[in-house]
Amino acid sequence: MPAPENPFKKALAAGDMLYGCWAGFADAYATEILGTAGFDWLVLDGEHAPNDVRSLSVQIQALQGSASHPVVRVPIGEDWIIKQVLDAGAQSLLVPMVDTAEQAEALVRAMRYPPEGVRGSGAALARASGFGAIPDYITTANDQMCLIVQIESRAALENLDAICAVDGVDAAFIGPSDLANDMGYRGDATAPEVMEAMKDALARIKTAGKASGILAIDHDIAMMYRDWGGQMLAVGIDVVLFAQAARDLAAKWHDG
Ligand SMILES: O=C(O)C(=O)C[C@H](O)[C@@H](O)CO
Repeated sequence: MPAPENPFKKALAAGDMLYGCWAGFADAYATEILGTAGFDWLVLDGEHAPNDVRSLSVQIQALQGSASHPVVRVPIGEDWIIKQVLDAGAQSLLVPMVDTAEQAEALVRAMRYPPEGVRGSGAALARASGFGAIPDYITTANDQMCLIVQIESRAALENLDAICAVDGVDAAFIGPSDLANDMGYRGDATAPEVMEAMKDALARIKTAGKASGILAIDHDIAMMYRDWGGQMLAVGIDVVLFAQAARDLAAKWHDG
């Protein structure tokens, strides 16, 4: 029996439009609720939400059977955290701050067992292999790995074509906030120079034959990103949705 097929990797390669949401409560119960909403994918955010391997693992479990595919964002693109979240059952990783092709190549290797890569072998006690119930996991898992690199600096834009040319990179995801900050427009991802850079990057990613991704919680901006070719489109953040709804409700009664 082989490793489970990665439907998200397949859908990206097919060019499907995929709508997602950030899951930032770092809580399995909240993520399970979000998993009933109908998004195609959810980012379990290990970079900016208070997650660790255990909280990420239980959120992956909570999405078992959900139509929402878990995309785990690791805090940093290093081998040790990648092997832990892959053993926990993640098949699709979003890696922040990827600036060079060399970084992308190292990430491809970190997600794969030898000889293609350097992923450590712990399948016998890993959730990913069904705790050993999938006898062919180690020999088949490499093909189901989905790597989404984040493009969020001037250096990454400069190296974008080389990054997209790396075999094993499935998608390039633009981080508007960090890109704006690095471009000198701190806190303003709608600055014309930033918007132009993101529009150009989305086109270049598509030309390179890779899937593209981006995030916008503003509806009109998200629509524009989609018009620019954004395929893996994050359109919300659960923490923002909850906070705003709570504030609106309080104001509604206070301000009657
Ligand atoms: O730079 C960005 O924008 C992202 O990578 C997304 C943010 O990290 C996400 O937390 C929303 O602000």
